[in-house]
Amino acid sequence: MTRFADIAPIPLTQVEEDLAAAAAAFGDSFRRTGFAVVSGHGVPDAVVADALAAMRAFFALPEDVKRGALVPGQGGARGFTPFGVETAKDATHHDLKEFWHVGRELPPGHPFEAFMPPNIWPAMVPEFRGAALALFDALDAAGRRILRAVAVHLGLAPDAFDDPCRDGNSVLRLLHYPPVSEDAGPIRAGAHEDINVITLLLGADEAGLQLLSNGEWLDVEAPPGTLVCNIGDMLQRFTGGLLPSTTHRVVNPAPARRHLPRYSTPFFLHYRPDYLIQPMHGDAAPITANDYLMQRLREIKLL
Ligand SMILES: O=C(O)CCC(=O)C(=O)O
Ligand SMILES: [Fe+2]
Repeated sequence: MTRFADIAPIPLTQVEEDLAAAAAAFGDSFRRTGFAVVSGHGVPDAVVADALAAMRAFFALPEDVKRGALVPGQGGARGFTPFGVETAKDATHHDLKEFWHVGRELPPGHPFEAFMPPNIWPAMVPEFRGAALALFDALDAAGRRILRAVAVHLGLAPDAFDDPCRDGNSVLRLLHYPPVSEDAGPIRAGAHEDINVITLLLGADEAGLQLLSNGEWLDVEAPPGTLVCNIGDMLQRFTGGLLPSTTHRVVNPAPARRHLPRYSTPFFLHYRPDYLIQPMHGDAAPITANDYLMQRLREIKLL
């Protein structure tokens, strides 16, 4: 019998209406659980629906067609990563998922081109590009608003994360968990922490997300239309653990729902690659965001 994590939704409009109240609400939620549930986030329903429709169209393509969008040697940073590759750190079994990664579109000649490869797009689904980029931009904007509340909670200026995250190496993960068989184990995506600054989770039409709290797995309940935000390792490191990067996983559904796929669209908000993460608390060594990312991607077998 699983229990729900006790996380009350916070309206993101509070960031503009009463930043001190938003800072207190997000600060309390993140400190207790590493997670927040966010309503009024400004990501239009139609943007989410269009992205989900494009994902359904792409993932329904034959495997060999999908593998045509595989870019070797860049850790799955862009395009398609097939079923059976990503394996949570220290896990013995791979996750039951395939996904497509969308990065930030940079103007030609941008200095971050060395760190952030260009996007690729599936020729078979022409609407994919527009739908994915619209969702990327909407989640990027929502994430930057959440970080204003986080900054104030930490005693920093409201815009403290603006420059570190400007042209950040963020990634939108369009994720498909195919239906599972009756004899599948309990785990859809193994226990892990996210590498980045914060993650925004939207579009999960099937339940299954759980967080680890004092040794107990709790279901994360997100009312329809809300998004789930969690702290990643880069912000945990920056805050010396004040804001925890909470372990989470996705579990398989009860037998009656195993014939259903699960889609979700986590947005991993990153610092710009050359940002030096110099912790405000704690004694972790300074490290650039890009060096930290490379180290962590090797651990999850994406590099
Ligand atoms: O599918 C989900 O809801 C969570 C996915 C996740 O935690 C991740 O991809 O890092
Ligand atoms: Fe995650």
